[in-house]
Formats: sequence, structure tokens, C-alpha cells
Amino acid sequence: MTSSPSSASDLPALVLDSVGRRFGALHAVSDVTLTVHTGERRAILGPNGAGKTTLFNTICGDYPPTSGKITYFGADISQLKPYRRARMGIGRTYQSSTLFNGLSVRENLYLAVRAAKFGRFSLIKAGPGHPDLARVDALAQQVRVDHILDTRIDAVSHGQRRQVEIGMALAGDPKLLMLDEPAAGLFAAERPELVALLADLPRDLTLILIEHDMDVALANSEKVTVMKDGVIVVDSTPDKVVDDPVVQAIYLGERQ
Ligand SMILES: Nc1ncnc2c1ncn2[C@@H]1O[C@H](COP(=O)(O)OP(=O)(O)OP(=O)(O)O)[C@@H](O)[C@H]1O
Repeated sequence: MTSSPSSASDLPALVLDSVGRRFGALHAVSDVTLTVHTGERRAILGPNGAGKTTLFNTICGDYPPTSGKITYFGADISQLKPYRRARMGIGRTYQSSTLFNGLSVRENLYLAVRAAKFGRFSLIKAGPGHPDLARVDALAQQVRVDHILDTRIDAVSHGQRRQVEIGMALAGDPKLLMLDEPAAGLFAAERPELVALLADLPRDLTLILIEHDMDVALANSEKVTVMKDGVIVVDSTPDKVVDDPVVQAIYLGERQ
């Protein structure tokens, strides 16, 4: 019997094989090996400077790895440019805001929809009934900002800004979405909206989340990877991670 060629859905979304990233003598990420399955929700935790954002940067290509291999749905993307990885379906948000303050929520989402299509930002207006406008409406509903579409970005709450950023990252229809501390700076009252929004994302979307807030991280994850000093120190399920003495030492240590 011959085996059929594996389809994209059989393949893990992401395989990191001994990935490392140096900045001069500093090993920001060392020897990280992990597999993220299609549709998996994965949280990456760790103290400041653990290498979490650098790991994201190696995956999206902002800072390619200096060692090791990154495989995305079976393709070696280790040295591809960021725009090529984005076109292959890798979307992300950043810790710092990437929004256009003078523009409305609608215009920000519209820019992202057009950028995903044409590879550059363009505010050339689409006529009534244009599919790009329908796409903006759909994204706004998905990230729960459809009631503030005509409000300027600088007039909406911090939590809503985070939601718009996620909407913009979704504009390119990513297969892998990486969110860098989406709950950072949110009021406690804003967090349930974020948690619900993340829970409602399509199940075939693979989600990797860097998060300091344990509640947000654990609520949305099936697997948790804990990093410290550039290496993985714990890789397990949320219930095991909360009880892990290494994790407790890290988080209690942070609070001291
Ligand atoms: N572009 C860069 N050039 C030099 N060093 C860098 C660069 N980016 C990150 N680093 C260093 O790499 C280490 C890991 O940083 P990184 O931002 O990845 O950590 P992190 O876990 O995301 O931290 P935080 O939670 O504070 O965002 C730090 O020592 C940081 O100073």
C-alpha cells in the first residue's frame, strides 16, 4: 500500500529545532526546540528578558535565527524575509502600538486589509459595496469593535486598541497568529473581553501568545512554554505549569 502525500493539515504548524538567536555575545535565545500543532493554543511565559519576543522575532523573520531551523507547515522558513513569511500566513502583533493615531478604527482596519492584499499601506478609498469594506466590517465584528468603527484610534480605550491590533493582524488571514503581550496595560475589567475574543478565534487558527498575565495566558492555552535566560525551562499543560516549582520560583521571584 502506498501512503498518500501528507496534506498541510497533517503537518505541525510550527517546528523549532534547536533555534538560537545571538546579539553579539548575548545569547537571547538558545537551543529552543518545540512543536506547535495546527489549531493549538500555546502560551509563552517568562520573566523580563527571558527571550520571548526574540523567539517571536525569529519566527516572523524580524531577527532570523543565528542557529537552528524553523519549519512552518513543512517548509523551512529559517532564513526567509518577514514579508515572505507574512504571505505564507504568519501574522503577529507587537508589544508597542502599531496603530495610526490620526485615523479611525475603520481606517486602521482598512489599511491592514489593503496591506495584506497589496503588500503596502494605501488609503485609496474603495467604492461602496467593495469587498474590502465588507472585510473591514467582518474583522471589526470578530474583534468586537464594530460599535466604534468611526471613532478615532486615539479616542478609544487601551483595551479596544489592543483588539484593533489583533484585527489588523487577522486581516491577512493568518494560519499562525502570534500575539505579543495582548493584555499588557489592560485594566482588569478589559481582560474578559480579550479572553473571550481569543476563545472565539477559528479553531484551525494556530495561536501563540506571549503573556505575563497568568490568567489570560492559562485561560487560552492548551500548552504552556516557560522561558528563562533564553532557554525553555518548562513545557507542559496549564494545570501542571501552575504547580511547577520552577515556575513558582520565577513568578514569586518577580514579585519580590
Ligand atoms: N535587537 C536587539 N539587540 C540586542 N539585544 C537584544 C535585542 N533584542 C533583544 N535583546 C536582548 O535579548 C534579551 C531577551 O530580550 P527579549 O525582549 O526577547 O525578552 P522578553 O522575554 O521578550 O522580555 P520582556 O518580557 O521584557 O519583553 C534581552 O537581554 C534583550 O536586551
